[in-house]
Amino acid sequence: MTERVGELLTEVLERNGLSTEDLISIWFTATPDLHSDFPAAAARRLGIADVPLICAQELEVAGAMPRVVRILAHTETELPRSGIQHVYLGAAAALRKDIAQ
Ligand SMILES: C=C(O[C@@H]1C=C(C(=O)O)C=C[C@H]1O)C(=O)O
Repeated sequence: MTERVGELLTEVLERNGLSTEDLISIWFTATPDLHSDFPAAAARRLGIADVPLICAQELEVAGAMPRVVRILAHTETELPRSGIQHVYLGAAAALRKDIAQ
């Protein structure tokens, strides 16, 4: 969990020219089949300590992609909405081909 959450957070920050100082809060969801850790705990271990974090369980919808952690990050940025890079790693890239970079 720590490794994969770190990879996702790093890509989100790097692709959008952000640092951890720009983070306001982060919402994580994990699919119901993930039990090893809280994604927020993984983020804190990566040094994101003074940011409010919350974890929630993704809806259990038949046929949904398993083993996915999602991040919804609220950040400071001067980027227009059209300039924001949305990050979908691995198999999750198939979820939102319309906005995945
Ligand atoms: C199917 C997905 O997952 C679910 C559906 C979403 C949607 O329809 O926008 C967003 C997050 C998840 O609740 C997805 O991320 O594409």
